[in-house]
Amino acid sequence: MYKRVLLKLSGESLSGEGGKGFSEKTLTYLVNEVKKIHQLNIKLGIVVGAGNIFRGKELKDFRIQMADQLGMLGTVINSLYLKNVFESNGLKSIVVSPIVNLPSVMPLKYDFIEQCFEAGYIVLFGGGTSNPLFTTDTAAALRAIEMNADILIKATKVDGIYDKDPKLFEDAKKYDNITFEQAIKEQIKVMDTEAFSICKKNNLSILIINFFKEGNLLKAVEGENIGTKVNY
Ligand SMILES: Nc1ncnc2c1ncn2[C@@H]1O[C@H](COP(=O)(O)OP(=O)(O)O)[C@@H](O)[C@H]1O
Ligand SMILES: O=c1ccn([C@@H]2O[C@H](COP(=O)(O)OP(=O)(O)O)[C@@H](O)[C@H]2O)c(=O)[nH]1
Repeated sequence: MYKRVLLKLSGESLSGEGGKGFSEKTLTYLVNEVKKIHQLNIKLGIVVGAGNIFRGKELKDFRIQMADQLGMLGTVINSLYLKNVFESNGLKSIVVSPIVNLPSVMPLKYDFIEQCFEAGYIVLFGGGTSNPLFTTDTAAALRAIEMNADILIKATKVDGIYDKDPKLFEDAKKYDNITFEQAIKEQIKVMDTEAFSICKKNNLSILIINFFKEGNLLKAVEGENIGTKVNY
């Protein structure tokens, strides 16, 4: 079983697949899935995307650096939203972010987040990497290494990594394992090359799972053979 886990959730895990905003049904599902792993007493960090609010590239009339700042703020909104939902359901959590100065958001300090983990808090890392031109996959890789995670779990809308996009090709074949080198060389779109590269350099395995299949998150944390594992 993994003991220190960084979970990357897409914005769509708050809105429902393909949706915008927040869906009560999806949030209830999310809370139940997170509860199952939180009760195993693992140290849990979460990086959430903002696809349910803004993705920089979707704002066509904006300069990218401006659009991306809206995207990053979206991740802080989602983190605060999740904190509230978690706490109404008895899950203690804290939002940390280097990009905003708000009373409910704490600065990112390693000793402080370690104390939060020890006290059983889920740490929500908001604000992406703090830089435009990146995505929350890359933020997840950075924060995973900063919190000494033993796995980065990307919970998304496909069952893992395939030899081609399974949403476009019915005959796509799933990999159970793939090396960082292959993922980078084949330019696998399910995660950014930057994220693969940071994890490769720091020897941190990535597990891609389908968030929308009940029980998957628990299976992943317990080390069951699901999804696709990326390592050396
Ligand atoms: N080789 C591949 N294997 C798996 N998924 C792929 C592949 N190529 C493209 N994709 C697409 O990547 C998507 C997941 O990436 P992305 O939309 O960035 O996730 P998220 O929003 O969860 O961060 C999937 O919906 C899938 O259609
Ligand atoms: O380090 C980062 C992380 C995110 N973003 C912006 O925030 C948006 C939301 O993140 P992402 O697309 O990764 O969300 P997801 O698809 O996971 O919901 C991105 O499109 C970018 O515009 C950014 O500029 N820098």
